[in-house]
Amino acid sequence: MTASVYHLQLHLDGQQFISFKSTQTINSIVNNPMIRKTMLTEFFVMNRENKDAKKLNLLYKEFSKYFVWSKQYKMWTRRKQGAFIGRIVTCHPIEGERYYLRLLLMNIRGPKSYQHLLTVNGVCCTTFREAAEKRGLLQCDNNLVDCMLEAVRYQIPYSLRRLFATLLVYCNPANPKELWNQFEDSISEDFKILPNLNSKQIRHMALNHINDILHSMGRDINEFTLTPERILASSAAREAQDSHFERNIIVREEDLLLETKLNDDQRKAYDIILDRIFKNKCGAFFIDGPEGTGKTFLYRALLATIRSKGFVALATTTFGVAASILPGG
Ligand SMILES: Nc1ncnc2c1ncn2[C@@H]1O[C@H](COP(=O)(O)OP(=O)(O)OP(=O)(O)O)[C@@H](O)[C@H]1O
Repeated sequence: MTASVYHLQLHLDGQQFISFKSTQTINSIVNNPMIRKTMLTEFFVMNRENKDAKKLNLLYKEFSKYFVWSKQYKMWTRRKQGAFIGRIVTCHPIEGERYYLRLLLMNIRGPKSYQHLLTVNGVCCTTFREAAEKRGLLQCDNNLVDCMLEAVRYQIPYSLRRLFATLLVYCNPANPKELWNQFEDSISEDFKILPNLNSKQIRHMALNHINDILHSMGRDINEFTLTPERILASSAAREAQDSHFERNIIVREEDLLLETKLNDDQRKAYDIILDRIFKNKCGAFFIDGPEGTGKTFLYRALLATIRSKGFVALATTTFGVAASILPGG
């Protein structure tokens, strides 16, 4: 006999997904009390009001072993039969607060509300991260180990490498080397089946791929000293770092407003150039005019518009001083 899996909803307060019919009015949707009820909010309610739930004092993931969720009535009732395994839907560390909420739910028994999860020794923390920290859940890398262990169960090595890189960058592991040693095998699994590779080469391939990912986040694997040997950045990694730099140029508010101030000639050039870019057509343009007539002004407006739409715009000139007056030049 196999047990069914319950996917337990995970959401911050008031941020649950809701479904409604397109014919419904916004008022009828917002005023429907049922949309406020989810597996999680009702788990809290049960821990406050239900005698059995209070006595059992369960973790969220254990709850579906003893209680059944009714989708129709949006409520938990006592289970009479069947074996169910509860799994809180996964959440990437990059999601921040939702990730720390999950961490608290994985560790705190019988929580009665979001507020309850935020409260440590009688003091209400402002974030779930702070609460997790105060409860000692972030002191060592246990939560990161748990996160990787869970991912190993169903993610392919390629995704594990992405996750590992994300943990390095966003979760500040206390001991990255230890984390690497523990998961190197699973992380390198797909390279192991390639012919004629020894263990050193397999490790190198995995580390190289992680380095490519880290470079796309503006970091380098050598910062984390996972292994004694230095990993040289591949051309893909260097490219990723360049594009990370380009994508992270901050577009100033005032540059975004330049577009609204263009004169007729500037506007004409602006429209023609952007039309080519956004229609993905190639083109080369030569803009000329006496000094002080607004060429740089036009370039700045173009760079701001292109970058604000998530495109990469490289500002280069034949000599350095000219480049330095362009944002990101
Ligand atoms: N449409 C505009 N509205 C308001 N100010 C403008 C406009 N176009 C240009 N300017 C202003 O005119 C001045 C000269 O413009 P800009 O530096 O862009 O000229 P340029 O053609 O690049 O000059 P140069 O050839 O000497 O580098 C700048 O102070 C700029 O802010």
